[in-house]
Amino acid sequence: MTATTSNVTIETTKPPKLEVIGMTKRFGNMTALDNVSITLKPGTFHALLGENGAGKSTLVKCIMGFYTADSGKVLINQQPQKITSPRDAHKYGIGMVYQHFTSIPAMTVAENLVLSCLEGPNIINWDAEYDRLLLFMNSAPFHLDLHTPIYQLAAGQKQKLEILKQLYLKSRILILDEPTSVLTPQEADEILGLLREEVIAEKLSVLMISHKFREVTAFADEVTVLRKGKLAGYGTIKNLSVSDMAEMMMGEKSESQPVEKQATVAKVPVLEIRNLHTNKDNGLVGISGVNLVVHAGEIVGIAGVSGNGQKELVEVLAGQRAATAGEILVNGENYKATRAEMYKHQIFSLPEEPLKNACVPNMSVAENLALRTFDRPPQAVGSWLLINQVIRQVAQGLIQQFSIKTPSPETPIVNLSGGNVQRTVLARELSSEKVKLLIAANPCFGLDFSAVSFIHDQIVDARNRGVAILLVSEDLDEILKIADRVLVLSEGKFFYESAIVDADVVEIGKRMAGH
Ligand SMILES: Nc1ncnc2c1ncn2[C@@H]1O[C@H](COP(=O)(O)OP(=O)(O)OP(=O)(O)O)[C@@H](O)[C@H]1O
Repeated sequence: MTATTSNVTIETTKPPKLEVIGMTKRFGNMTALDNVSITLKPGTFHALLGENGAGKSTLVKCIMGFYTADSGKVLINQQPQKITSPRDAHKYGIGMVYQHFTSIPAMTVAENLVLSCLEGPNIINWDAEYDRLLLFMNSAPFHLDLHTPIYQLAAGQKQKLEILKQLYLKSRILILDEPTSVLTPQEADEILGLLREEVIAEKLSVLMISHKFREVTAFADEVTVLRKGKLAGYGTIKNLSVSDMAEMMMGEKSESQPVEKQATVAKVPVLEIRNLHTNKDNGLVGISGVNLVVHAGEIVGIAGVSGNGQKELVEVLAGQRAATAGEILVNGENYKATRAEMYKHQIFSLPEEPLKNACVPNMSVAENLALRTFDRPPQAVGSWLLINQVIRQVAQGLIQQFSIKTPSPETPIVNLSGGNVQRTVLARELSSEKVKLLIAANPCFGLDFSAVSFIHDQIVDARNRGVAILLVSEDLDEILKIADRVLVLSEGKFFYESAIVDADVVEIGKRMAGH
C-alpha cells in the first residue's frame, strides 16, 4: 500500500523571510489595499492591526494566493515568487489558520491531520501514518490524543488542531486571523504562549491579525498597522504604547470617555425564563432546564465557550428554534417569540454570524438596514409601496452615525468587511428608540477597539434608559466590563451566578472550560 502525503518542505534552519512589496488590490472602483509593504522577519511574531475594513484580510488573502493582487510582489528569502493559490503558499512554507474551525467533527484528530496533507486520491497506510503522527506529536508544541473525534474536543483543543495541521504541513510561517476569538482567556494565553516559544526557538514566524491590544503587547515583537487600505505605521512592540498603536489605527489619539453606568431603579422583570429545555440540530440536548430573570435597566452576561447552548438559547428567544419544555415570559406575558410578539414587546436581537443570521447577503446595505422597518412609514406607504428614496436617506443617516465603511448604500452587504457587516446589523437593531429587551450574542465579535467601545457605550446607554439586556458573549472581558450580573453556561446549564462586582474570574474560567 502506498500513501502520498505532502512532502513539500522548505529546508532552512530558520523560517523563510517574507516580504510584501507595494501590494495593491482593487474590488471594482474600491481600493482595498493601496501600495502596502510588510516584512515578516524570520523567527518573529508580527501583529497586523487595523480598524474594520482597513484591508488586513485582503492583504493576507493576497499573500496566500486566494486573491490575485493588481500589483505588488511577494519575496520569499529575497526571491520574487508567484503565489496563485493556498497550495502554492504551502510550497513556500506559508500556512493560514482561520477564525473558524475547519476540521471534520466526526473524524478523529489523526484522520483530520492526514486529510489535511492528502494531495489526491490515495490509499492510506495507517500504520505508517500513525508512526509519522506520533513522531510529529512528540515534537509539536501542543499535544492532542490522535484517536479523539473532533466533536469531543473543547474550543481551545480545536484551535490547537488547526495550528497542528499547518505544522504537520511543515508550514514555517503561520498566518493567524484573529485566532483567539472563540477561546477562553486562559486558552488564548496558553496557545499564543506556546507559539511564542516556537518563534523564540526560531522554528516559526507568526503573522497574526488581531483586535486585542492585550495579546499584541503580550506576545508580538513587531506590528504593522493598516488604515483605509494604506500602510499607517510599523514598529517594535517594546517601543510602542497601546495609545500609539490606537493612534496609528485611527489617525488621532482616542480619548473618548466611556458611558458611565447609572444606578438603576426598581427591579422590574422583563424577561423570565423558567425551566427551559431545547435540543441542538442533531437532537442532542442544547439547553437543559435553565432559569433566568433579566430586569429592566440590567445587563445580564452569559459567559461560556461556544457550543455549550448559547446558540440554542438565543435562537429560542428569537423564535428560530422551538423549546421542548419550559416557559418564557416577557413583561409577565407568555412569550412564544412570534414576529408580532417581538414587535409588541419591542424585542430586538443581535445574533451570531450576522451575515448568515441577520442579513440578506446579496441585498444592499440600505435594504438590509431597512429589514425591520421597510413595511412601515416613512419607508412605506401602507405596507406595500416602498419609498426607495426614504430607505436610502435613513440608510445614509445610519451609515454615518455607526461609521459603516461601505462604498455606497447600494453595495451588496456581502462585500463589506466582517466588522462592517456587524456594524450594519447593530445600527439596524440598536437605533430603535423603543427597544425594551435586547438579546445580543457576541455583539463585538471581530470589531476593532473603537467600534467595541462605541457598541459598549450604546448597550450601557440602553441599559441606563431602562432596557433589559441579555448579553451572551464568549468574551469574558466584555461581560466583566459592561454586565451587572454574570452566569456561566456550560453543557446547556448555568453553573455559576454572581454580581459582577463579586465575580471570581478564575472560577468563571474554570466553569467555562467545563471543570
Ligand atoms: N470580495 C470583495 N468584494 C468587494 N469588496 C471587498 C471584498 N473583500 C473585501 N472588500 C472590501 O475591502 C475593504 C477591506 O476589507 P478587509 O476584509 O480586508 O478588511 P479587514 O481589515 O480585514 O476588516 P475586519 O477587521 O472587519 O475583518 C473593505 O472595505 C471591504 O468592504
